[in-house]
Amino acid sequence: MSATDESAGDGAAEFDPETGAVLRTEGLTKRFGDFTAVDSVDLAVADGEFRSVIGPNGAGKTTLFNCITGALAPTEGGVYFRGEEVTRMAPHERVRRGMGRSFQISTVFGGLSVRENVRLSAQSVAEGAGEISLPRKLFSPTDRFESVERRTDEVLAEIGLENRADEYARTLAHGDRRRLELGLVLATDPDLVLLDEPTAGMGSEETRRTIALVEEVLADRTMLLIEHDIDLVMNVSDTVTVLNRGQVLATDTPERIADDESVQRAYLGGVRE
Ligand SMILES: Nc1ncnc2c1ncn2[C@@H]1O[C@H](COP(=O)(O)OP(=O)(O)OP(=O)(O)O)[C@@H](O)[C@H]1O
Repeated sequence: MSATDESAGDGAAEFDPETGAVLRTEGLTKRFGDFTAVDSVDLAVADGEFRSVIGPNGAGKTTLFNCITGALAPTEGGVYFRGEEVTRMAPHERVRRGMGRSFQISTVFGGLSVRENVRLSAQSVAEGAGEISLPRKLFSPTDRFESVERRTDEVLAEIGLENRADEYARTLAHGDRRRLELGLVLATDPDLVLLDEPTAGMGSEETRRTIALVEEVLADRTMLLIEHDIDLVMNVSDTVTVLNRGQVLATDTPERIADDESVQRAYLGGVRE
């Protein structure tokens, strides 16, 4: 968790004053017509916690994720980030407040260098980005430039791509491209990292390496990881929440979740598609 909060006038509490959670959902519900995909979900993710949300196909994981990031508007209920309600806030506003979500591969610009990609992401949340209001003008372009450059260098070191910084992103090997994608999340200096099935479509060896990378690069962050494969999240999570048919079936340590009979039943019987 970064202690260097450079955003001026940010009076938001670090945590939810009621629960101490960084991220909280309350009665979060999403209906598509008559069908309830996410059904009264209450989550509370603590500072520094690595939380995984798992569940069988169609359990509502991606819909929940999209309601948290703002890609979808929930039908009912609320999303609270550091104590502030963000339920109706635009996705980019959530990112600026410190909710860093994973980017799709397509957001890596192959024709730009690795450094330029990271810099663009850092710039997107830098002081004054996207705003032309009077107080913001007090921040000189030079200050802003230097803080973006500093953040870019830090991130390149964190993801271990300093030596590739000047190469075109399109020339990166697949594993390094994954590093760069995580770097784009880190460049926004998030208080919370949201990842939706980062290993989707990968073979088993690549999946294992990607999870190891997430653990290496993001272990000290507050994380919410959506994942279908229960085995993958066992070693990296502090807490696992199981979704089934839109509802929270259980929230517990990975070991207890693995032993939970209702979870095993849900995985055997929960496939609807
Ligand atoms: N836009 C939509 N309109 C109608 N139904 C939808 C829509 N999006 C999702 N659903 C339905 O909501 C349910 C939950 O879908 P969701 O993608 O959130 O599940 P999931 O747990 O992420 O599944 P998977 O592991 O297969 O990705 C599914 O039955 C799906 O068909």
